[in-house]
Amino acid sequence: MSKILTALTIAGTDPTGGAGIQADLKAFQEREVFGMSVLTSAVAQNTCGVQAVEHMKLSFIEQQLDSVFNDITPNAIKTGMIATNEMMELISKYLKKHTAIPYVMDPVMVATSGDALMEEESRKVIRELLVPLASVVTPNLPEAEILFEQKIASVADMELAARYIVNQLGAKAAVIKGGHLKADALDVLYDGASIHHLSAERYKTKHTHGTGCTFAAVVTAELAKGVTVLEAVKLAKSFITDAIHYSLNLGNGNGPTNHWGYRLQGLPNQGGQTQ
Ligand SMILES: Nc1ncnc2c1ncn2[C@@H]1O[C@H](COP(=O)(O)OP(=O)(O)O)[C@@H](O)[C@H]1O
Ligand SMILES: Cc1ncc(COP(=O)(O)OP(=O)(O)O)c(N)n1
Repeated sequence: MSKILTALTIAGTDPTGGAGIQADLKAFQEREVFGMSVLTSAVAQNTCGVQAVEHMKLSFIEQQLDSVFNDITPNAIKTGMIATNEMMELISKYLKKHTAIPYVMDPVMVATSGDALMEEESRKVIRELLVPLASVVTPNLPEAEILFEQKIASVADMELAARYIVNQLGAKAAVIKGGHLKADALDVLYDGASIHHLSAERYKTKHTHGTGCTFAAVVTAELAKGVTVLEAVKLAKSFITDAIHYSLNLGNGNGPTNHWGYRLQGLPNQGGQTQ
């Protein structure tokens, strides 16, 4: 009998299901890895933006971590929304006890809607506490500029930022996501040995809510299977490209990506998706 693989996401919620823990669990499931979740913040949000945020008590986050690790050791871990310095300190202590487990750090700072998901003062702390523990860090362009502390205006700058996150900040790998570029959707990976460009057609759609979470969750699921970071990122790129191609025209704002999009590949859109 084959081994049951598991992945843990430590993140905030999206009650409309497009981003955060809900997106992560859907992505894990699609990649046939059993998903587990520890809640950091409950976020009242939808396709239009964030309405309110309630942080979990630190002691309760710790209890949830204990509940998971005392029973099922995950094959890979992902972090998403970690809003405060105190949460970062707690989670970093926990991760340090489990350094053999691949760890994907999605440095969620601001939602596409413009709403802040991390306290501004914590941007420095995440660099110091969580980035050095990561098997791979997955910033979008604005997040990469904050980690790199410089503007990123070209593909060459994306390469420099990826190298900086590895060589100066201590992550094992970094992929700078180019969803916010104007041209093709080009992501730049530095895996500690080489730079890799992963490019895909840019789909003209506003329904990209949850792309970053889904991409990083697929990387996590693949790392749980024991593949290399390069293989995991390539798979995630293909998965997210289909998820955006078949994105869902749901809600009144930016609809979610389609977690079963890769299963529709080669089929016509199923009604009202990509705009
Ligand atoms: N319109 C698009 N068409 C194709 N791929 C896209 C599009 N927007 C984002 N992507 C891809 O989706 C992934 C997430 O990127 P990005 O949008 O930058 O992250 P975030 O959601 O964290 O801001 C990346 O692989 C990026 O290249
Ligand atoms: C709880 C929570 N975590 C992360 C995000 C950000 O999601 P992301 O996939 O980066 O993309 P957008 O939703 O911002 O387009 C979130 N919104 N909520």
